[in-house]
Amino acid sequence: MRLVVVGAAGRMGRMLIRAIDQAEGCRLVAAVERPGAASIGEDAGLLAGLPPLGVAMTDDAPAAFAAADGVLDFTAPDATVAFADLAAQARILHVVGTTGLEPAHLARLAAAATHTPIIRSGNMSLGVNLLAALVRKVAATLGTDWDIEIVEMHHRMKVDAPSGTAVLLGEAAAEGRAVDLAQQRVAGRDGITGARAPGMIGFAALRGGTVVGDHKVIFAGAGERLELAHVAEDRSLFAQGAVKAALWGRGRAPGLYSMADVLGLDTL
Ligand SMILES: NC(=O)C1=CN([C@@H]2O[C@H](COP(=O)(O)OP(=O)(O)OC[C@H]3O[C@@H](n4cnc5c(N)ncnc54)[C@H](OP(=O)(O)O)[C@@H]3O)[C@@H](O)[C@H]2O)C=CC1
Ligand SMILES: O=C(O)C1=N[C@H](C(=O)O)C[C@H](O)C1
Repeated sequence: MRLVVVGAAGRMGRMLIRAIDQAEGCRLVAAVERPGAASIGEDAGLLAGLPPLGVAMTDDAPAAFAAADGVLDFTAPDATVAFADLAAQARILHVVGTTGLEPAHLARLAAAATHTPIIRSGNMSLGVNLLAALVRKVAATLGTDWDIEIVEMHHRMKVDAPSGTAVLLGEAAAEGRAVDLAQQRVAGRDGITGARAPGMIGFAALRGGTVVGDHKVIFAGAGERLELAHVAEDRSLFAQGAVKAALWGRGRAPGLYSMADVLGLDTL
């Protein structure tokens, strides 16, 4: 499978180049960065800490997409919707790991997915997607007298909050309770907030150092607490998940897919 990495000089971009290099059944055919980026023209393998791959970093995304079967995209929301339009025009698979997407971005992705398959997840790891399935079950089992709070911590360079994973876990909790997360979420408490309203799903985001990604879902009841947690120790696992998603998505019908689809967890 011929794969393009966009945002190839980023933290995840470099991991994706390495994951493609190690995986069977796929190869890197292009590595894209924004026009004017310092990395343009450099060898993508060298940039990722590998021997040269003979793939020069480019800013020509349309040409790259025209000669590929899929694109791996861990960039930024506005870039991702622009890449979604290009992937739809080229009819190639789009794997989206970008987080911080607003409803307008999600609507653009849904439109692009009528032309080509898109696999999107706020977290590409097996552990987090299994955790989401567990959270859905626990939330469905416990009543709203159990408060749900989601705590996450990431490295100091992360630009969005709450994390895409925290939102994914919140959505799983809301699904379990058969409620709409948008109506129930509360984030960033500060000052005289008043008492906690029943049924809300709370988010707290911590930032510091080099933390790859810690998530905890707390179910707090009267006199007891249930805590489910995931710790990501190395971001290579997200890249490996994205490559797995690409191989799974090859030849699929147009539509929006999740990592739960890829991992076969949607029946849990
Ligand atoms: N779903 C998952 O499993 C995971 C998701 N993520 C998410 O992936 C995203 C990227 O994270 P990370 O790699 O740490 O961030 P980085 O900032 O290190 O990398 C993003 C890269 O994308 C580039 N980029 C941005 N806009 C464009 C554009 N229009 N054209 C080409 N390249 C562009 C950036 O370039 P420049 O620096 O010039 O802006 C940068 O090189 C985030 O949203 C993060 O939350 C991260 C890990 C796992
Ligand atoms: O920006 C990151 O680093 C990460 N982003 C994703 C998120 O927002 O949840 C996934 C992972 O936690 C790392």
